[in-house]
Amino acid sequence: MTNLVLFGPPGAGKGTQADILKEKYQLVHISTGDVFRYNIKNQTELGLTAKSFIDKGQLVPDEVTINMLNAEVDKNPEAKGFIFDGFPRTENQADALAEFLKGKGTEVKAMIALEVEDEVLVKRLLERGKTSGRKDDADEAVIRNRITVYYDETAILKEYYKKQDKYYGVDGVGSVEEITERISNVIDKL
Ligand SMILES: Nc1ncnc2c1ncn2[C@@H]1O[C@H](COP(=O)(O)OP(=O)(O)O)[C@@H](O)[C@H]1O
Repeated sequence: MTNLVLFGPPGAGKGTQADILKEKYQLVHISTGDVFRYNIKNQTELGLTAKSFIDKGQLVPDEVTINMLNAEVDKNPEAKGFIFDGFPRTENQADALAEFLKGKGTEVKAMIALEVEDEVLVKRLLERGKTSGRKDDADEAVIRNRITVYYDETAILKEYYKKQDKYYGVDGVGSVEEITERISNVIDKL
């Protein structure tokens, strides 16, 4: 199985690239942010819990997120592999993912990290907020909080996967096509 973690700060372009890559490599794309938003829209219990954190730019608690991710993977027993987008975001989540995949006789093959500087991220997210309807994109303070949370809790995962020789950094500034090509160069050599 080819299981990829698509990584990067909020606004790095993970969702855009994952949409292209899932077709190109026939992988199942799981975006934890999208699953949360779907649940918020449908007012499920999970959605109600998640909303209170997401609106403030905080992470949803690990236990909730991990259970949800596992359930999404289990919905796709025929998958040739997964693109995890927005997961893992904490070391706890990374450990849980490793454990869960191990139980299925597979593992994370690579973490591909999109690198984009903070001020570009803020601009992109504010721009996206004008049309996405995402409350967490509309407010600069919430955006900056998400970026802070990324550095405090999520960025350490680079080291986590580097130690396992699974880390690949990719320049996330350029046209969508250019970035797809950079990522594809990594995937094609795995
Ligand atoms: N793995 C996760 N763990 C905890 N919270 C998460 C996770 N994935 C998404 N969320 C919550 O959903 C929000 C939106 O996720 P996402 O669309 O991936 O954000 P972004 O565009 O900021 O990368 C996050 O700010 C966070 O509150």
